[in-house]
Amino acid sequence: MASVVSDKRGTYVDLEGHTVRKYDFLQLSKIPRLEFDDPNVESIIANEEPVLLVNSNIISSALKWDLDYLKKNLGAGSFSVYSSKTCKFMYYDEKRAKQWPYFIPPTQRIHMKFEEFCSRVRNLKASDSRVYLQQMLDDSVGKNIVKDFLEFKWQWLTEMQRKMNWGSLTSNLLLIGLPGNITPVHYDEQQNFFGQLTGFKRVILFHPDQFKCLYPFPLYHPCDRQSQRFPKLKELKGYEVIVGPGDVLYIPMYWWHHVESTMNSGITTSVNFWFKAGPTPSQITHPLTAQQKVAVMRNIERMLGEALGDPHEVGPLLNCMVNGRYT
Ligand SMILES: CC1(C)c2ccccc2-c2ccc(C[C@@H](CC(=O)O)C(=O)C(=O)O)cc21
Ligand SMILES: [Zn+2]
Repeated sequence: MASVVSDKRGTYVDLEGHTVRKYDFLQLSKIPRLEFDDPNVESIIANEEPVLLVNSNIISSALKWDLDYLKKNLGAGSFSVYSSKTCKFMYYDEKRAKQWPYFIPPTQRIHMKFEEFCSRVRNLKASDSRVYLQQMLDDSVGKNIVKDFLEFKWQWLTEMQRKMNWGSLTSNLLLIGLPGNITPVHYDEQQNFFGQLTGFKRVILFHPDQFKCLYPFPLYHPCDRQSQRFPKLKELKGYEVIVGPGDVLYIPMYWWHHVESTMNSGITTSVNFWFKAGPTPSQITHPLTAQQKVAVMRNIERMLGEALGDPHEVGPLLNCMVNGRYT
């Protein structure tokens, strides 16, 4: 039994030498760890299942992106930094937040220079708010960062994008977090190659068919795509993986993922590659996949909001339509 440590912030266990939060409700399986040029990789990704590409040197040119290097080379612009009073950094849509009464944003987005971010990180006291830098990599960064970026294995990435018939690469997010930071479980509507540069993160993933156990917020809610709570703990079947420097984790579109920076790993730096979905296949075969059912549910919620003219009427109408009739 792995050693269990408890302190005022929670209970932790050791996972492969890393200190992570203890979630005793999960049956967690492992994710395949393969070399990036392993012949099985392509079929796993084609099957939209997660796979960890180790020693992939897809992002090896950025393994030197520690705070000092980034401070020297990232550029003088200001960066989006999220601050949170807790260790959770829940994503929310700022535009929708304005229209959703009683919504209290779970994090504050601050713009700050990289120097300020570094000094906050270095002099962080237990009572301070936690920070999480999340910045889209664009042409505002310094020339050395551009050089490192261009040295990513773009030939492999674009070949995979083509083979999988994915849409365009929409963004690369640079993420710099503190030990213990958590991105709560959510899904994205994009294919994701998640690259780990410095430090270690523990990722828990759930198949899209676990939707019924994860209770995402309503589509029109600012926290659309995030789970409201973990109630059906027993039934949840998940996967777990530790990602470290040089690893690239394929997070398939619609797969739920919870990401935490391990407690003993120091500052974590990651860069992700988000690709749009490919075109809907002309021939839809039945039964639909779990991903397709999530897309159908989203379309119904979206259409109802438009038909009713008010997102707050969607819930009552759906309850009226289903409760007592489809139980
Ligand atoms: C929590 C945070 C900083 C945030 C705040 C406000 C708006 C957006 C986001 C956002 C988006 C992506 C990530 C990266 C990653 C999770 C992780 O590495 O923590 C992940 O989920 C993915 O790559 O899909 C993290 C964040
Ligand atoms: Zn995500």
